[in-house]
Amino acid sequence: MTNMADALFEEASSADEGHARRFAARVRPLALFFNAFFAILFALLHVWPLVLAWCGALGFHLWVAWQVNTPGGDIRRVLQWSWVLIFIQSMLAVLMLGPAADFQNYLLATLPAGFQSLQRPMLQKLLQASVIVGFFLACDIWLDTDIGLYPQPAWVLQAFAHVNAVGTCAMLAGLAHAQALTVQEAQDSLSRAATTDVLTGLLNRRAISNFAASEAARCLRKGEKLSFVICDVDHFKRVNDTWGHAAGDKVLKRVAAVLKSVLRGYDGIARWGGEEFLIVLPDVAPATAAAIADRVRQTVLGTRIEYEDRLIEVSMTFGVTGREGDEPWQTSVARADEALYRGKQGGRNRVELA
Ligand SMILES: Nc1nc2c(ncn2[C@@H]2O[C@H](COP(=O)(O)OP(=O)(O)OP(=O)(O)O)[C@@H](O)[C@H]2O)c(=O)[nH]1
Repeated sequence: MTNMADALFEEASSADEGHARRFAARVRPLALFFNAFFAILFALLHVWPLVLAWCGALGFHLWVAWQVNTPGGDIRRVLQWSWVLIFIQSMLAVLMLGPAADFQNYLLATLPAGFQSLQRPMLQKLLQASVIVGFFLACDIWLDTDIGLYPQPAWVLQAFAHVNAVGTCAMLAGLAHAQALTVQEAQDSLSRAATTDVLTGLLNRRAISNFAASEAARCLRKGEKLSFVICDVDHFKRVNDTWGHAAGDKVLKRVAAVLKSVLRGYDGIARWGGEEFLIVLPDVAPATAAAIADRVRQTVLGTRIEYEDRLIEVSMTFGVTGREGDEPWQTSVARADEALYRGKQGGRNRVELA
């Protein structure tokens, strides 16, 4: 039980890590562009501490871009440092140019990111928000009096204020968009995980049940045939016992690959359980389904599966049936299962049509 919980946690955190990586990769162009843009502007104005800080930030973002493509490393921690950097940069710019240039706006733009993590304690979030809002309000109060260590003409400060208004909006919009894409990806991968068999990549039992139910309704409406094939690897226990469980897993993956290659894209193919597969063939008559099953049988029989320095050969037995009238699809599957059983009894490596 503990192992399972550990495995689930590991899977969840590696998924989080993947999302964090994609998120970091998405916002990187924006970060590189803004930092390079401001570094040039500050150099033109001879505000050298800011040139240094922005060049340092550029280096940091280039390093992050490299980290994103490097396996390992805690990208989530790197992302946290990105926010700290924006925080420091904003404060430094206010100190050098004064609050009239509106660099404090970027502090407010970090607020959504600060509150995003569900792991961070609320107290920490509120503390961070208080510092940001406090600093922002202080800037607003001293707007007219504080001119910064590198005083600039009014038109330069005005221009900065305009650029920063656009920059803050772009930053918020870019982050919201990157976040929306990341959430969408998370949803997609969750729904894939809920419908896919982890080992073979085929549909799982729940997904094929939904597919069978909707195809049963559709075929009935359209007056089309619907066939079911249940197939099972022969003497699979022997494969496990002789070569080990990992070899058995490899055999299942190769069988799944054969099923995918022989069948059509709109057929439903699932791992029904253990070494058993269920195939749902819309718009296919039982006799044709039996011929298709036999093609799969021959392909599996002709497949040599390499495992370490050995070649494993397996055969499969198939039970085939067509849906009769408007019977529930489960009844058809049960009939295909009985046909499979007869095929096993009859000597295996065959197709039995019910
Ligand atoms: N490697 C591996 N083995 C599995 C998996 N799921 C089920 N099995 C094994 O599949 C074997 C099924 O054995 P049996 O039901 O006796 O069937 P069989 O040996 O294939 O014999 P017949 O079906 O009668 O030809 C068992 O040993 C299970 O442990 C899996 O995901 N991976």
